[in-house]
Amino acid sequence: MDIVILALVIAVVALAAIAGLVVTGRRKKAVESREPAAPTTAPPAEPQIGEDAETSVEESRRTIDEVGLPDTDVREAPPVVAPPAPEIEIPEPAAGRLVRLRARLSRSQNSLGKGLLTLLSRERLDEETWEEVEDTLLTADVGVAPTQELVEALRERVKVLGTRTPEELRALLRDELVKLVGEDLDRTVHTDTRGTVDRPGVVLVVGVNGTGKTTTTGKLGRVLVADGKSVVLGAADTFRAAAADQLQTWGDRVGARTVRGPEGGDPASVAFDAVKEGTEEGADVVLIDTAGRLHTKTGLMDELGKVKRVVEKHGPVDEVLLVLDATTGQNGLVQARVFAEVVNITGIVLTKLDGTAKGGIVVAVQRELGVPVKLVGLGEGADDLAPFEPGAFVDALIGTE
Ligand SMILES: Nc1nc2c(ncn2[C@@H]2O[C@H](COP(=O)(O)OP(=O)(O)OP(=O)(O)O)[C@@H](O)[C@H]2O)c(=O)[nH]1
Repeated sequence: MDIVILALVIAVVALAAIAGLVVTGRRKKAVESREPAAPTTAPPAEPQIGEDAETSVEESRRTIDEVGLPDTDVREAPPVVAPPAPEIEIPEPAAGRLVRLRARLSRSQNSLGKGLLTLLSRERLDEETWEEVEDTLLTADVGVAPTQELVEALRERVKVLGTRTPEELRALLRDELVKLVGEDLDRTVHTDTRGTVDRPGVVLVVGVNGTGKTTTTGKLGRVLVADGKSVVLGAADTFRAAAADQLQTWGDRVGARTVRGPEGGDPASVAFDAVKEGTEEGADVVLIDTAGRLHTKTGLMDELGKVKRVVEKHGPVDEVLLVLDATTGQNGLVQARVFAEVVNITGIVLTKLDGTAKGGIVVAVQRELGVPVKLVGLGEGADDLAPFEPGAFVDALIGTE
């Protein structure tokens, strides 16, 4: 019996041993089939534990400092340098300029105010003195009718006043001169169309040769930019070769674009394009500079009428500014009359008031046209164009002490 049990145990052990061998063989085969096929050229056998490495681990080691950077062709990209932006000037605001520029005016003008004050301070105000007052006003280009009105008013008030202190006389003269210049006229340069129509405000600048149209257009552009408006300039003076360049230089200084045409081209077409492009780019104001023309040249005056009519295809022109050179005196009135007939002037710019004692032209030209002086030029500097203010103007004439 014992022998039988022993034989059974041996048989079980033998069976278990055979089964174990079969399983191991199968596993080995499965692993071999998953491994990639051996390369045709066998890699050098990895050193096995106990074999000698080719490089001795004992050899001196390099530190990280001694390892140079790989020598490659990839060079460092140069820093990106933005092209210098064109220098855009920030013009000074126009408000109160006449007060700031008063010295320019009084330098040449105070002969009028001082002369009047001296005359009115005389002990006896006889006929001869009043005639001198009249002459002083006429010499300053105030014009005949306004001069007579002013003398009348002064005579009346001086009589009522009786004894006169210099302060009283100054106040009285100031009062009457401001009245004469006109305190209540609308002197706004109308350029604001936003909220009413979907196009820029359009300003046409006209006048005879050399009065300062291009300069005024450039200076006005600066005033508008200073007020935060976007401006497009139209160089419709295609007659004078350098005029478009001159205008563009003004524009470039404040970042305003200039629309130009071919030299000698049709000014009406340039003016039309300027308004068209200004509208397309959503500009606030388009300022159109026109060629200087003698009011006596009918053909040129007709051409100016055409410029305005063509621009009006876009809508009404908001402002037509006549530029008059104050030093030309009474001749300016004749010009004003003819221009007004052709293009319906809405405002006057009196330039070169820094160079003449004939400030009375302000009164005369307003009377002549029934149109207010809106701007005055007081020098060749970029910001020497001032909104006209009657009070500041008269103060400059008569001085403040
Ligand atoms: N002193 C002084 N000079 C001025 C004033 N306004 C303009 N000028 C000068 O007058 C000259 C003529 O000015 P422009 O603007 O070229 O005149 P314009 O009317 O465009 O000339 P044309 O296109 O030939 O008709 C320039 O030398 C200006 O600097 C001013 O208010 N005071």
